[in-house]
Amino acid sequence: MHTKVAVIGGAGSVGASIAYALVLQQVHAEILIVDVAEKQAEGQALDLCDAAYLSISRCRKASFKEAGQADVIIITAGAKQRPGEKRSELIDRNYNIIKSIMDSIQPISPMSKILIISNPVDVLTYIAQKVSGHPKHLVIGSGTFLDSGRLRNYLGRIVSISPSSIHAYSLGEHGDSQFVAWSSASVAGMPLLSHPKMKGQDLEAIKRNVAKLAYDIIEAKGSTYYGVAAHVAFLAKALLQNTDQVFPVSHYSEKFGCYFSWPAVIGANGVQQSVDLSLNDDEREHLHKAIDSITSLTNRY
Ligand SMILES: NC(=O)C1=CN([C@@H]2O[C@H](COP(=O)(O)OP(=O)(O)OC[C@H]3O[C@@H](n4cnc5c(N)ncnc54)[C@H](O)[C@@H]3O)[C@@H](O)[C@H]2O)C=CC1
Ligand SMILES: CC(=O)C(=O)O
Repeated sequence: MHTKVAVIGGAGSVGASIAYALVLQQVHAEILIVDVAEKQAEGQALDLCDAAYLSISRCRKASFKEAGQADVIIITAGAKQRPGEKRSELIDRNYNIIKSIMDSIQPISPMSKILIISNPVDVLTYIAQKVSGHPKHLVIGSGTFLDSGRLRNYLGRIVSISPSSIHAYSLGEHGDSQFVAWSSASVAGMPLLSHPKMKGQDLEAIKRNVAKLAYDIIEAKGSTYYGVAAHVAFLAKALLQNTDQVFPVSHYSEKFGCYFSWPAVIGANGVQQSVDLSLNDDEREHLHKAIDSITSLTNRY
C-alpha cells in the first residue's frame, strides 16, 4: 500500500488506540507500529491486523527508519502523567525521548507531516521541529483539539444541542493555562452566550471543569486514550485527504516565536493557514499567559 501512517509509541495506550481509530475510521493507509518495546509493538500490530480485516487499512510493526518515510508520522512515545501530576512536569522525561526519536527517524521524507501527541505537547512540538529542522508548517501538535471537543460536549449538555452544532474553542496551551474564546463561540448561527440556557452560567467554572477532565480520567483509570485517539485519527485523515478543515492545533507562530494551539486550516501541506480569529481584551490576556507558560519551558532548550 502506497500511503503510510507511522505511530511511534504505538505499543502504548495512546499510540495503539490511535492505530485502532485509524482502522475503524477506514483510513486507506498502511499503519506502521513503531516502539522501543518491540515485543509489545509486534503484539499490537498483530491484534490490529485482526481488526483491519474488516477495514481498508493495513497494519504491521516497522522500524524507526521506515517511520521517517511515512506520509504522516504520529508521535505518542513517552511518559504519561501520574494522578495529580501536571503535563508540564513530564518535560524532563520526554525531552530526551522526542530528541532521540527525531534522530532515529532521519532522513525524514521532505513531505512527511509530523504530528506530536506526547506531553507537554506544545513544548515537545517546538522541540521536535527544532531538533529535526523539518519545515515548521509540517510539524503540528494535537494542541487543544481534544480540549475543544470536551468543551463542545460540555456545552452541548447545557444547551441540549448536539456538540457538532456548537463552535467553540479552547485555545493556547494543552495544559492548565488553556482558555475559552467565548467571544467567538456560536451555536446554530447565534452567539453562544446569547443562548437562553447560557444565561447565568459560570463561564470560569465551565473552563475549569473542561480543563480538569484529563485529571479526572487519570485519577479514575490511570490514563486517557480513547478521546485523544479519535481526535488524532481525524487530524491524520485531514492531512492525508487534504480536507482543508479547521482544527485548533499547536502550530508555529512567527509573531510569538513558539508553538501554541490556535485554529488552523489543515491539509496535505500541513498547516495551510493560521485562522485570523479575533479575541476580546480578556481573552488576549489569557492568550499571553498561555504563551508565557509554554515559553517558560521552551526557553530552556
Ligand atoms: N496530547 C494529548 O491530548 C494527549 C497526550 N497524551 C500523552 O501521550 C503520551 C503517551 O501516553 P500513553 O500511551 O498513555 O503512555 P504508555 O506508557 O501507555 O505508552 C508510551 C509508549 O512510548 C514508548 N516509548 C518510550 N520511549 C520511546 C522511544 N524512545 N521510542 C519509541 N517509543 C518509546 C513506550 O515503550 C510505550 O509503549 C504521554 O506523554 C501522554 O501524556 C495522552 C493523552 C492525551
Ligand atoms: C492526558 C491529556 O493530555 C489529556 O487527556 O488531555
